[in-house]
Amino acid sequence: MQKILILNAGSSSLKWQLFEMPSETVIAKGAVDRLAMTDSIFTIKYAGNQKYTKTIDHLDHEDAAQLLLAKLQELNIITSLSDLSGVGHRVVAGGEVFKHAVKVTPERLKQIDSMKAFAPLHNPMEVNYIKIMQHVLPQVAQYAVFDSQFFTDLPEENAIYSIPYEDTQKFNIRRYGEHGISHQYLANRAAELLGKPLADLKMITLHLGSGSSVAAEKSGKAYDTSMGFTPLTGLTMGTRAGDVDPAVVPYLMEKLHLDSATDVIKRLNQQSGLLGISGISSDMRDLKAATDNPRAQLAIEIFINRVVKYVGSYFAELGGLDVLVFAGGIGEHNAELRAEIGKRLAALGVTIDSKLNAAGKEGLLSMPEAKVQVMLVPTNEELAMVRQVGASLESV
Ligand SMILES: Nc1ncnc2c1ncn2[C@@H]1O[C@H](COP(=O)(O)OP(=O)(O)O)[C@@H](O)[C@H]1O
Ligand SMILES: CC(=O)OP(=O)(O)O
Ligand SMILES: [Mg+2]
Repeated sequence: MQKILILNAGSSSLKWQLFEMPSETVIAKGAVDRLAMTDSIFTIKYAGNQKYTKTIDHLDHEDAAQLLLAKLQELNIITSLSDLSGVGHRVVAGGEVFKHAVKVTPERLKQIDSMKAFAPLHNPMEVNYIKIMQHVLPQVAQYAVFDSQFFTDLPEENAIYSIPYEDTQKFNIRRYGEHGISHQYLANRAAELLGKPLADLKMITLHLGSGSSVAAEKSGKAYDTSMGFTPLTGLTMGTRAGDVDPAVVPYLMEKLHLDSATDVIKRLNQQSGLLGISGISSDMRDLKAATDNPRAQLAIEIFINRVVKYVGSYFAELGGLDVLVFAGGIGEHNAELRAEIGKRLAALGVTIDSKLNAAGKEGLLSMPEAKVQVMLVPTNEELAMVRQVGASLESV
């Protein structure tokens, strides 16, 4: 029996689970929500129904990791850090190099770090988590599980941008896609819940969180996705702009007197999206509560509209749709927003049952006879990751 700690560091949260393997028993799990924002919330659930919660203002990633390790011992979830057999980390960008989970070596850590251009908000933070864990747990193996892996074999017509083909080939520019750990889990879990082979289903999975993306699955594989060369593109996100005409970059550089394109990309990554439009918050809960703020309501409207556009275009690409899945912090918890998206997609045969939607449980949100099966599937990136870590224990 081995105890594996899985860390899923996202742009607004650190989610984690401690598993006993190979049984996949969850010993404890938790999250730090609203990282680096006002009222960060640190939660641990353990020993059945025990819960520890603490609200700390502007908790950052480093302190979150330290607090987690301290509390695991203080609450007697583990007796000592040497109880851990491995730590698995979500790494957003694996580029052309990493196509499956690996044990972290000094060389691989350098490669992950060197890929920060593919995920500037994520890879540096994930490298930091790996370093913190290596420092505190020098004897424990660290594993990297890649969010881009699921999209490695996207069909060429969806992976390649319409830029000079020589540039694509020479510089490895392509749609790498992200949130793959989640989309793959969602597709498999939805098929399992429906009792149908995934290969027979045309599916669209919506991962709507601080980062948001849409993926289309066909013949059991990833077919298209809204994130691209980096996780900046596609849907409107917490702080990310999503799709923007690249001509905005030099124009903003000039208008804002910025020194480099990187400064504009930073603005599009960190000060745009829901935060940039509303001017108040990147957190959908804050926008929902700001009912008398027209810019907050506009941000929600733009968010919804972008989702609808993507689902519509993937519907056309797939030549129909069997299953639409909602997941991610927003997709799982915001019933009103699911209902609104459902309404706007009525022309595609999407209908959401209001009672099932309000109940918000894993499973169908549509009536069984509906043309498109709409489902709610709480994502479980940590479970999908520990399975990959388990598989890589032998292969490295
Ligand atoms: N209980 C909830 N009700 C409504 N929205 C929620 C709830 N929990 C999380 N969210 C929303 O989900 C988003 C965070 O999603 P999450 O998937 O946890 O992000 P990430 O993994 O990218 O850090 C925030 O915009 C937040 O408003
Ligand atoms: C890839 C990505 O955007 O991840 P997150 O939503 O966790 O920030
Ligand atoms: Mg996430």
